[in-house]
Amino acid sequence: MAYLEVKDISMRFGGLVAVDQVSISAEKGEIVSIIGPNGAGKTTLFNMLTGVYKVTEGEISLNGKTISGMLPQDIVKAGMARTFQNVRLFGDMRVIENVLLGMHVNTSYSFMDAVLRTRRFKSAEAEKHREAIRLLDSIKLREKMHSYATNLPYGDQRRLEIARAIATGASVLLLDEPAAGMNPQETDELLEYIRKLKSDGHTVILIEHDMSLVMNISDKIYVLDYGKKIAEGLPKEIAKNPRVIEAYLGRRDENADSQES
Ligand SMILES: Nc1ncnc2c1ncn2[C@@H]1O[C@H](COP(=O)(O)OP(=O)(O)OP(=O)(O)O)[C@@H](O)[C@H]1O
Repeated sequence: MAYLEVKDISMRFGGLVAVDQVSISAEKGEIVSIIGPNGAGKTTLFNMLTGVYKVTEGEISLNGKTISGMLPQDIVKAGMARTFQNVRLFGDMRVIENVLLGMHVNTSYSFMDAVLRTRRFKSAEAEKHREAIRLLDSIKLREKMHSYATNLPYGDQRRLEIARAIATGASVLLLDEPAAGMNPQETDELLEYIRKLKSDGHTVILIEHDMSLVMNISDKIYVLDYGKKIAEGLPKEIAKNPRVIEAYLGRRDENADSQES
């Protein structure tokens, strides 16, 4: 059984099957991309993985433990955290506070420790602070740790979002279009950063429209179209898969038609 194993999951919205019996898997330390035209079901799949949508058909397991059916916060505790398509930071909090917030998923002291500010509480908080700084150092945000998140350039905000997901202690990171809105230099830096996550042992599941990023970085790619998995394989296999090419080109023709009319 793979580290992350998703088996035959489906999600319906009324008559629409947004995710149709999809199975995917990822080993520890793998970078796995999920691609497909607009409306293919990628975000719905992420919402099922993270417990935002309750899985009623199929099963998801992480490190041998069934996580489908768990609440989102319990899935984070089990080791899977995400970022969103649109940055969702606490803009009026400082950079380091955003990271510390992620860490509080796994606190080692009790409520009474916190109220009484016991030695255990203080030493746990000091260690968290040091760890947050180490994390910010690794994503080149240490110098900006006291800035308000809202004042960061866009590329920094996206990296901070990833840092907050890592801060939860998650081993699996789900990144929803991390390169969206980034300039080429920021995208290159992101690519290096995701590679570093992999070398640190994280499993990364990526939804991304930037094909050069996907083709460069992925160990394995899954392709969805109309909720169904239509292909899986290595980047070079996916790039020449006729069904994949048709799914993309077909959809592009529709767009061209609607623009013409
Ligand atoms: N909450 C919802 N209620 C009803 N239909 C939904 C809901 N969420 C998604 N859908 C529909 O399910 C299908 C899959 O949508 P989803 O957002 O998962 O696709 P996607 O691959 O992430 O698309 P994009 O690349 O545009 O973000 C679409 O037809 C969408 O309209």
